[in-house]
Amino acid sequence: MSLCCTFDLGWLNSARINLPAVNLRATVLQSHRSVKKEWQAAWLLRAVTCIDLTTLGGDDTRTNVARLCAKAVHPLSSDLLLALGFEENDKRITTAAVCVYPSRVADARNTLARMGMADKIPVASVAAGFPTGQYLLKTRLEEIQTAVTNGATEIDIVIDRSLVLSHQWEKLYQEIQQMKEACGSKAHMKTILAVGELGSLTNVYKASLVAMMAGSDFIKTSTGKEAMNATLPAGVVMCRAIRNYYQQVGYKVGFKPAGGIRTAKDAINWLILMKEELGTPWLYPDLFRIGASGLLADIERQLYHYITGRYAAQHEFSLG
Ligand SMILES: O=C[C@H](O)COP(=O)(O)O
Repeated sequence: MSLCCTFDLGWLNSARINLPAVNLRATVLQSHRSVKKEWQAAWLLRAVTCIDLTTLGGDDTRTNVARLCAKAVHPLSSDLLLALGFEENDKRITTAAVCVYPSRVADARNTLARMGMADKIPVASVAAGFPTGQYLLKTRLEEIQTAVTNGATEIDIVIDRSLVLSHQWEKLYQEIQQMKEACGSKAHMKTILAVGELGSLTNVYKASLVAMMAGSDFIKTSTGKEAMNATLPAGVVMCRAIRNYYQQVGYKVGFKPAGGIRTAKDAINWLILMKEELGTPWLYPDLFRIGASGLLADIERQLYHYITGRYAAQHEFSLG
């Protein structure tokens, strides 16, 4: 599964971030590239299959988690699928996973099992004191273990940002390593850096490296709860760290932007970032996810426009 390596402070300290170059790269990605017509439809379908369809509300219930799961199994309407040349119930077009709080894992797992999709769509659970990480390590580790016991096969942990801000890199490494152990051998671990709270892009780069050294299967930008969530400059920096790690260690770590991703154009920007910075292997769900609670509706609208030539109103699509 994942490959951890020993903590290497020298590697971290050699990190240099050229801020104007990173910002320019992010601007160029957003402004000079676009895909149209059937290419756009194909990219949007790819985006759908990479979504971790998420609900992380204080008012989550068994019922809305069940609705989320139904949407993950059938992310696009039958009409759209048929018009796009798929069969009405094509099982290839599902989201990559559903993502919920630990207390809702069993609900998600049971719903997917009832739909015969438990083996196809994994349940991801946020854990380790999501969203702040400001809990005792003991309780953070127990929470991970409980989520795994309840059926989560993907665990989205948060890091303790104070360790980054005070440059306690080795302690951060040790904590993430223990969280990886708590996930056990079967659950993948995605490490949420909460980039908007790390103070600088240099810290984002270093935290990315530490998370990978400690055995993370994915690194993820944000919880969706910070004042600033997924941004392309942070994405550029994290992708460069993934590339650097792959060049040094020979292991591919996945990437998950999350938080505030709402539009089809956003989704395409992130896919283009993957293709240009990391290459084709990072265009598939085993190495790329988009964490989003409200992206599908706009993707459906764009696909509807591609098929019919007109835009539907937002309310014409169900939970997105
Ligand atoms: O992990 C996923 C994020 O919490 C989703 O954030 P969002 O609700 O802004 O899409």
